[in-house]
Amino acid sequence: MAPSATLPEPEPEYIVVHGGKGTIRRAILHGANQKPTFSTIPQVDFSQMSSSSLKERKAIAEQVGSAFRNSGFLYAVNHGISRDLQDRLTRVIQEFFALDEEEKMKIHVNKSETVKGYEALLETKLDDKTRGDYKEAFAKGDDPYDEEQNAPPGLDMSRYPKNGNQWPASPEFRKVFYEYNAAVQAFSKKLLRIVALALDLDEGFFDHMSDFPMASLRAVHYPPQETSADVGIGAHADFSWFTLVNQLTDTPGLEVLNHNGHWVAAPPIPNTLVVNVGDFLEMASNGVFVSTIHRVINKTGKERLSIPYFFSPSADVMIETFPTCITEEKKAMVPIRAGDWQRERLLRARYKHPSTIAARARGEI
Ligand SMILES: O=C(O)CCC(=O)C(=O)O
Ligand SMILES: [Fe+2]
Repeated sequence: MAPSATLPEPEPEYIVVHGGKGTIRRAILHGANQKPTFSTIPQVDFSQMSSSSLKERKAIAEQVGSAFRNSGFLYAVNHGISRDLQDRLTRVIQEFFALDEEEKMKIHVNKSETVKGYEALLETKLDDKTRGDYKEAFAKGDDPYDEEQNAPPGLDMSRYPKNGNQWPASPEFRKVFYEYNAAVQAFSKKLLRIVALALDLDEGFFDHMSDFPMASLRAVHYPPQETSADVGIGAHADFSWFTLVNQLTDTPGLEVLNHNGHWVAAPPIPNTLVVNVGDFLEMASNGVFVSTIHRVINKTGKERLSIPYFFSPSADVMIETFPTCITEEKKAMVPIRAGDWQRERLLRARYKHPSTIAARARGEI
């Protein structure tokens, strides 16, 4: 026997992800072992998403359904958000991250019960093997105490903490952030109608579920990595119906995990939004739509800026399996209250936040 035959087999390689769905081990497959899976992210044109023709809306739904079943990701082309607004947004975000750390820390997320405001470099850690996520961020939530929010009349304000959103001093920043928030929210509500068609549901199925959505808009700055072991944001899946990521600079870094355990690049394409399925859609569709694992690694030596918008149901909505996704083999899930599930996930990802420590002491998480 040749000596090499007695050498131990190389260990199989796995990608291990600690997401909210528990620990996922994905084997990295090569050669003939590979399964059919995606290697690119498709582009879908949304210019006719509000067309008066059901046929045209259904044609878009078909492409969305195919992308959401296959990779859970797509690029939205012709989303209708103006170039001018995106440019102004990029400028105010660049100005914000250029402020002194001391100034940014005045609105640190630890001062907000809902974890909104500024989060510094390495504060979150989505991948245990890393020293933390090499990014800084500013997040706003849907907060009825902000007058720009236009909270629906009759909303029970007492259920929302008063120390939610926090804003930097620049009035321009807040104005532009809200203007963009309104634009992505409007697109998201229309996209939900397309998603309903893609799942063979009534087109208005989701309408009442997003009266006051638990959405969060988060500007993120990924400086060039310091070491090859760093990640911008560790591998994870999103807790949302879906997420719209606007890659504001031409710096690549977003990667999506396919079924063979290979990372597929989702580089910036000017004037598009990356749309990805989140856990609420995956759960309620019984896995028909996939909430795919992704990460950001900035190996370019350049600054990277992006702004994900996480669009979720209203807090009181009960998440149940969509009627069109229940089969003999795949039964209906036990319903969960969207707000409880989302809050638990948010806090678990921030082990040092005072709200996490308090929730743990109460035995809630
Ligand atoms: O920055 C990006 O491109 C994506 C960020 C992301 O996946 C997240 O914040 O959940
Ligand atoms: Fe994400």
